[in-house]
Amino acid sequence: MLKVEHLSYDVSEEGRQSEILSDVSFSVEDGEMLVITGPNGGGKSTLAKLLMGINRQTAGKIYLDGTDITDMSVNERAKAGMGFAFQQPPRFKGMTVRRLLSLAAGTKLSEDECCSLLSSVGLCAMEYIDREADATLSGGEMKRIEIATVLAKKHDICIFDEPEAGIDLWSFSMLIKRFEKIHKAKKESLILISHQERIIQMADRIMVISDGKVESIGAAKTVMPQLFGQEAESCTCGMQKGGEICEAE
Ligand SMILES: Nc1ncnc2c1ncn2[C@@H]1O[C@H](COP(=O)(O)OP(=O)(O)OP(=O)(O)O)[C@@H](O)[C@H]1O
Repeated sequence: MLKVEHLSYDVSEEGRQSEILSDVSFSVEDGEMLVITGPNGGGKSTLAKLLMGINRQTAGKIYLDGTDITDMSVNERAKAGMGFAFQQPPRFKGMTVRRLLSLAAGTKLSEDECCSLLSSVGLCAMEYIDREADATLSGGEMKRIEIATVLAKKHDICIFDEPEAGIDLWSFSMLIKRFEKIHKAKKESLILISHQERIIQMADRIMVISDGKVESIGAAKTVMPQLFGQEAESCTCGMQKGGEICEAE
């Protein structure tokens, strides 16, 4: 179980202090899928980077299975069972996809194992396995390879920052199936940061982050209608949305 208590993150720009995240608290149960969504610039990726120890919080605590991991490095958190796929994956000049997958898995993977991982994210394994994971790969190709690196190892909790970004429809469907499979097995917790309705509707719970704060958190069936305005649009003329007066009533 991941527990986050009163997490805040400030940055200092030209002598001015600005608060990017403010007093964020939530937990993720074992085997749970939490989807984090909300407006652009709300603070979702910043939160993910704090969870993985890439950025350091100004205040607050993070616990993984009861252990305080707040001061642990990225490597220590990875060893403790956390996996992370960036919104914009880094490139690795001089490193083949095969080697990258083995490094991520923590053991030398066979060709079959590499192929199965690449296939699961919709990549033709033979075409990619010996390519370098560098700038010659397209954004969508690199994104899928990065997701495959997270899937290469069993984690207690995986965080995927906008896994849908730049991915074609066919690969996206495969990815959804893969997330559904992980979720069904209940052996790993998932935090998915996403704007995509198909991902949001898979969630057990949804957390909306806006303006650096938790705007709402709750069961998907409670938060989904708020997000997609189903209640407001229940009037046939649809004019109640946005607070306008409905003249049909
Ligand atoms: N180091 C930093 N210095 C200054 N501003 C920052 C810094 N890091 C993040 N921000 C700002 O904090 C806000 C939150 O950024 P973040 O990337 O977390 O948003 P997000 O919710 O992931 O957005 P999106 O949905 O567009 O991916 C943005 O306004 C961003 O410009």
